[in-house]
Amino acid sequence: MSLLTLDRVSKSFGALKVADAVSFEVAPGEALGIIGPNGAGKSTLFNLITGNIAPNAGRILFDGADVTRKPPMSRVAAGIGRSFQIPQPFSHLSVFENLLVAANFGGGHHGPHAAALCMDILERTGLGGVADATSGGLSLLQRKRLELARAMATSPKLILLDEIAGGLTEAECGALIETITSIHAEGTAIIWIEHVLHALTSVVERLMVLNFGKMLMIGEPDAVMASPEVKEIYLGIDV
Ligand SMILES: Nc1ncnc2c1ncn2[C@@H]1O[C@H](COP(=O)(O)OP(=O)(O)OP(=O)(O)O)[C@@H](O)[C@H]1O
Repeated sequence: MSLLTLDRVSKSFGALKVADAVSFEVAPGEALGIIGPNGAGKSTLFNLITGNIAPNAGRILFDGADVTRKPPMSRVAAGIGRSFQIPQPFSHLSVFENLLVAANFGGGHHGPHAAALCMDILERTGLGGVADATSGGLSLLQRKRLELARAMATSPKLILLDEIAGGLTEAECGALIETITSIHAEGTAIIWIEHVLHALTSVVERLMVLNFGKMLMIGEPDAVMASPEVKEIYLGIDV
């Protein structure tokens, strides 16, 4: 059984088709990477999955239910968590408080249980030492970790990661990969949009290529990257 199914999902902004009959499935616990040139429609695909935008056609199924017309909050409650390309913490709150907000409102966790859950997630995401720090003062790596932690605080079955490795040094990127790998190993499914290809392929089992809103290819990462069509799209781009 698949955890997430997109069935011929299409979306246009005026004359611009940003999702063109996209169909794919993600199995429970699977990690899928998404690559594609700027403007290919990758973030739009996430917005369709989270319910932030509605498709013009097609269906989205999650965990056995049709969520195509469901609002974002009910999809979070169903188990779809998300990190954003640009970290968006409440900068005046502490790291712990930021997580508690996500656990309360996104995950429906309350009281001592929510606090214990948040402390556990902070440890697992490498933020245990800065729980009481104001999130506005965090380094870029810590802010990326907090994005990951906030997505996890909603107890997701599926986490959507949007360019979480961008802007990090090699060492920082390696540290973040370790954390993402451990979350994946615990059984959480992941869909990860990323331009840092080596980070992506060190975690995902399958890779999808989007171009002009169309799914060009999906499959085992090495096979996808070896395809002449994919090579042509990335010609001259250091991936
Ligand atoms: N709300 C919107 N209204 C109109 N056009 C939009 C809207 N959101 C996105 N677009 C356009 O849709 C196209 C796809 O955008 P999207 O952000 O999904 O691409 P992307 O693959 O994530 O790109 P990047 O790698 O640069 O983040 C772009 O041409 C963008 O300008």
